[in-house]
Amino acid sequence: MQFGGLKALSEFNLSLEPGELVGLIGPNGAGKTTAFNAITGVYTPTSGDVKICGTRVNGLRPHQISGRGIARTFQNIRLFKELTALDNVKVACHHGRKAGFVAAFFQSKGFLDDEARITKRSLEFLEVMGLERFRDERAKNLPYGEQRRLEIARALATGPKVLCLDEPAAGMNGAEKVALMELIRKLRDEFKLAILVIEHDMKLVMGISERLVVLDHGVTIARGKPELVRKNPKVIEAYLGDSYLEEQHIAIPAHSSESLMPGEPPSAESVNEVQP
Ligand SMILES: Nc1ncnc2c1ncn2[C@@H]1O[C@H](COP(=O)(O)OP(=O)(O)OP(=O)(O)O)[C@@H](O)[C@H]1O
Repeated sequence: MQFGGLKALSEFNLSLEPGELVGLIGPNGAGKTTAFNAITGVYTPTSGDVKICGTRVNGLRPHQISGRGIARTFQNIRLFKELTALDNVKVACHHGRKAGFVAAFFQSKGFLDDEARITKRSLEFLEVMGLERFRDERAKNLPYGEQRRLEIARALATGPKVLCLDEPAAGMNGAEKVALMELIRKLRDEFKLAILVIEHDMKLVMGISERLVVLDHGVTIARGKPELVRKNPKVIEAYLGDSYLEEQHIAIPAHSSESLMPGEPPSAESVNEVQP
């Protein structure tokens, strides 16, 4: 993904399997959100492919990509602020529905049945996210952490195969973060989702991800199991810092080839976990 002279993302090659939870990490400006934007159609990648279940989706509009099964949340919450929590989710359930204006205007039986089904389904999503008590509250009045959860409920309501979460725990306190991460893992199991999560809290992201992909200056510098990635000298230098290792009581490795991708772009075959 190139912006004029800036290559915001290059040599980025990632595939997600169903039911897999992968963390995307890296310093500020590394290209993480750009990756999400390129995957979800906010940006059209200037080269490369985005595929879902083998079908290329680059160039499609965000709602079309969402209709093919990739949902997301945003770093800066983007709810319909004036709508209730329930209506925020209902909008997503309506996504792709072909109810005619006439049926809606005359409140036909078919329309009302459909509406009742969507309301029930939306309430289930609110319940999954622990938000049922806020159903009639306007989104803007929800506490911050609950707004983040509502964004996830809305994304789930589109029926995704892949869920991209951009810093879902940002602004939450420690206990809220832990609870959210547990919930994300539960969602993955319950809805059989592939989840890609951007998160700066290393303890959390390492705790829930099966794999990590580390970006720096738009390039993948490491990938693999969290316990290997966190000892990777490139990752320590670019992102974690020695203080992280000291905090975590991890010996600073002199030479570590584990989990490493030595800087060059991975081949399509090597996108899966690199074993030590
Ligand atoms: N629309 C745009 N036009 C020009 N440059 C952009 C655009 N979007 C992102 N960039 C640049 O691309 C680079 C990567 O930005 P990006 O927001 O993806 O980083 P990030 O890893 O998500 O950072 P953070 O952790 O701070 O959110 C930055 O240099 C940023 O300024």
